[in-house]
Amino acid sequence: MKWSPRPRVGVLAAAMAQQRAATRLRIVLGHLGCPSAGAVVASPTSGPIASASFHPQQFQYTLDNDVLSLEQRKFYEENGFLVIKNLVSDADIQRFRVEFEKICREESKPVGLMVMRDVSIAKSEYSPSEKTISKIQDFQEDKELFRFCTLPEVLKYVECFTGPNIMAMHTMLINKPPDTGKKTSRHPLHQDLHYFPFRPSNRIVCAWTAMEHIDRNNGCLVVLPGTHKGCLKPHDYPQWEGGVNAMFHGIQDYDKDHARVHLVMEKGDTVFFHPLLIHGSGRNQTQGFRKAISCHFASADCHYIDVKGTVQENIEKEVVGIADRLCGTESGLNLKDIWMFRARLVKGERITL
Ligand SMILES: CCCC(=O)SCCNC(=O)CCNC(=O)[C@H](O)C(C)(C)COP(=O)(O)OP(=O)(O)OC[C@H]1O[C@@H](n2cnc3c(N)ncnc32)[C@H](O)[C@@H]1OP(=O)(O)O
Ligand SMILES: Nc1ncnc2c1ncn2[C@@H]1O[C@H](COP(=O)(O)OP(=O)(O)OP(=O)(O)O)[C@@H](O)[C@H]1O
Ligand SMILES: O=C(O)CCC(=O)C(=O)O
Ligand SMILES: [Fe+2]
Ligand SMILES: [Mg+2]
Repeated sequence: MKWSPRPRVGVLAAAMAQQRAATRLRIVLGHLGCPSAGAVVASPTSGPIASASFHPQQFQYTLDNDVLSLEQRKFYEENGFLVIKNLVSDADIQRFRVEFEKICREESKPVGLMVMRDVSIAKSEYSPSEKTISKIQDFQEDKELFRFCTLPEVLKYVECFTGPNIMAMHTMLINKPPDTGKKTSRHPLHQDLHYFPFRPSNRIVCAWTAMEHIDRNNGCLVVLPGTHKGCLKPHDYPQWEGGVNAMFHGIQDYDKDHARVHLVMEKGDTVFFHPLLIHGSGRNQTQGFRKAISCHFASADCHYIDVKGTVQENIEKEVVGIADRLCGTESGLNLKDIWMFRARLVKGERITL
């Protein structure tokens, strides 16, 4: 922000008061997951501020550093995602595969890991194998898999969104199974912020790396460019005839005419995306298990929020319900406690998260 030369004291004081009010508004709207408020230039009380004395920030979704080109930065600001080709090596991806297979064979049992089967086989007899596990999450205690979250080539980009103090908040390896015909392999359109009780959203980013060639046939990511500029929308289970996986909440009222981009990616390509970006993934129409590994990172100076009374209340209830079932009792935990347990520092200093 620039001040006009030698402002009169009264003007300066008024401008500072306006700035404080705008900051308060920004904080309030930030809690609602509404980052577009970051560009507030109009005073909430007394009309617009003269543009000569108050310049809106040009960028709000990315931070100043030398990693992103101006073009890449503008692309993320505008679209809410950025694909970096060939970022993670084949050798690293092979190690993640090997460890995933060990977990599937139950030769490795990392503490805290959640194992998910597709809902179409959830109630059937099975022996754990690469063909029955559709997703693992919370692998923060698995040394091999957690290496993904510490790779310098990944963190270099993450820092453009989070700044230097970086927490790994949420980890997943998705093994999208061949669709059984019930279309349950789809992931409905959603915003990841729905699951997160921390803010501000602009300091959160997902890194999602393709572990093989991924296109529309095996269920690539689908994104609605620019939707990161909107607010957090209410999420619930879609009404799908064939059933929906536990916790696969979707947005009910997204704009059906909004442009969709199918992200075709090669092994090692990584997409960084904003937690308000509406995205999902389609059916896997091949016989292979489509693999991707991901981590949601946040700035260590993000803060937790209480989601009671907000659109996120339903997910808190469900997640706490699962925690209670796992503990075999009423755990007394809330969404914030659950996230604090799994959060891990990967760079810099642990602050508020
Ligand atoms: C950026 C964030 C984005 C996200 O977080 S997206 C959502 C990600 N979250 C997840 O993937 C985690 C969801 N999965 C889980 O929590 C667990 O896998 C889940 C569903 C609780 C099951 O865990 P377990 O307790 O190990 O499994 P279980 O075999 O004992 O089953 C318990 C009851 O759950 C049912 N179940 C299992 N997998 C399911 C599924 N995929 N969809 C719907 N229901 C499912 C299962 O049938 C059983 O039901 P019942 O109690 O017998 O009636
Ligand atoms: N009825 C629906 N309600 C909510 N989300 C849906 C619905 N149908 C599809 N989706 C989701 O919309 C996204 C895009 O679907 P789209 O049909 O464009 O692609 P796809 O399913 O990957 O490709 P294809 O149609 O070629 O199989 C996916 O995330 C999918 O899960
Ligand atoms: O299908 C995928 O890999 C994307 C899953 C996803 O968006 C999520 O779990 O939040
Ligand atoms: Fe997601
Ligand atoms: Mg489709």
